[in-house]
Amino acid sequence: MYIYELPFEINKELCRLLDIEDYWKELAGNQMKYSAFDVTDMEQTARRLAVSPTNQLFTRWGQLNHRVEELFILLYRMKHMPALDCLKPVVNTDFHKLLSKHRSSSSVKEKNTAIVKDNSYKKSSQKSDGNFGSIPLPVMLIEKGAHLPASSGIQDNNSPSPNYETSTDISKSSSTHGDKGNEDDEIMKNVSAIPRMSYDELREATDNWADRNLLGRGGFGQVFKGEWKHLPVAVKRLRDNNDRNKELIREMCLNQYRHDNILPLYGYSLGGPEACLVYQLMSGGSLEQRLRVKTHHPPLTWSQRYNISHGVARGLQFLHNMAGTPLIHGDIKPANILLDTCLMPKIGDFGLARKGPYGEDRTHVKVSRVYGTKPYLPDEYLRSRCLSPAVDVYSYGVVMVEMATALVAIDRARPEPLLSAYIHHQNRLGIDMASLEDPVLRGTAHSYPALCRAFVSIGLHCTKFQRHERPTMLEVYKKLNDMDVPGKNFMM
Ligand SMILES: Nc1ncnc2c1ncn2[C@@H]1O[C@H](COP(=O)(O)OP(=O)(O)OP(=O)(O)O)[C@@H](O)[C@H]1O
Repeated sequence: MYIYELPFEINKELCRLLDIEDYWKELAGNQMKYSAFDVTDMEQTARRLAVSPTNQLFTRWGQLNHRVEELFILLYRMKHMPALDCLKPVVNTDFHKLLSKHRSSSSVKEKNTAIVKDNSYKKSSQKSDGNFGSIPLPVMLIEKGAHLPASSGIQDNNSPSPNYETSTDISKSSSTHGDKGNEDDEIMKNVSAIPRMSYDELREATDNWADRNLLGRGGFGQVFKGEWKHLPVAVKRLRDNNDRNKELIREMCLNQYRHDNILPLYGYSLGGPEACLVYQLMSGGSLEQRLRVKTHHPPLTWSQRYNISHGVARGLQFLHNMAGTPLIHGDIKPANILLDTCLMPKIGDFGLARKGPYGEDRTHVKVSRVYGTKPYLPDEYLRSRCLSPAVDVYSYGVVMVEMATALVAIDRARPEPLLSAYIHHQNRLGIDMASLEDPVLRGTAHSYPALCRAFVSIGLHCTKFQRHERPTMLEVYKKLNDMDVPGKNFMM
């Protein structure tokens, strides 16, 4: 469950508990790592709107798609028993172990320090009816040295040193911490079903990160070909092992959905010198490579282009229309469309995926930061931080034009550097879009002017300036389905 899905009564009670004595500030600053500036900003906004500052915090943090289990872990670190009790009904039962463990350890402290027990705290706070001054402190910050699941993606401030995770280290850590390591791993298993792999295994799988196995480089690190337990894999080795990467991996594990057109994440590795993500190996490379790089492969035919556009639309409409809230990929571009040996496309790189608007009356969410690749992003997202499935639709539109023309998404030598602006400009001039067909096909026996026009027409529709004028991915998918293209059933 996401933070923004918290039932009203639980949210209200949590706000009440954490507003007391400004515990929300400790949660925001020490645990969630918001800056003092952000905390003051939230406090002032809450005051201006006459709402709970905790609620402000949850709204902001919730926009980053955090889950109740994460909040539970942070409150566990704060030892805020009443808040943990309040959240208990909505977290997986495996997390309850943390609560009972903490309750037993804190009860010893409670005797020594004469701090009231959580139940009496609860009762007295209920009685106080808004008069927080008389409420005894909850049991907090009394037990140092509690460790979090190393793989929870949340930094454990109490950890004495980096926890290197290799096959041998795992056994070491379980002997040092007894059952705790296993228990923590169990907890992570319930957050995500994606298996954790050891760094040493992955080093071996890629033959010690051999250059000949290098598949490509991206903003986050390098991707290597490898064989893991006789399975061909692509290992993305992230540049370092910082908290941002841990967070990224956690997000990716949680955002992993199974679909023919979504690149499967086989596993992850945390705790080694670099964090790694392990994917299915896509031996057809990326659409980017197939459109631009001179490889031994022949140019993509129109029916292959059609099948790729169809598969990507299918994957995206799935993400946008899953039960509950849509998942917005946020970085659709040819480099993130991977092709298997039959050129079946799979959407990869969910590092920037975020949950979209929820509830019938919501059309978008306002995000605090914009991520992604600029030439593929619409104005409302870049300028107003307005995130909706229409962001992916726009990016998809740019990709459609790229597939038809092989023009790049941004080219400063063009009168309109952005491809989306350029193609709309050409359209206004009344240019026949078939004249922009990919030069490797244009004028050859493989040329298909009508399909080129159809691709650009979808591209124009998807990249409309006003997001409500763009089609949904489902509409695009249906439109593609209805097209009569030779060879279209090849991969459907
Ligand atoms: N599963 C895979 N199978 C085969 N090749 C892959 C796979 N994943 C990535 N690659 C190759 O590695 C390259 C780099 O991928 P990566 O996801 O790191 O970066 P990117 O998407 O190009 O850029 P960025 O992540 O900065 O947006 C890709 O362009 C592709 O050629």
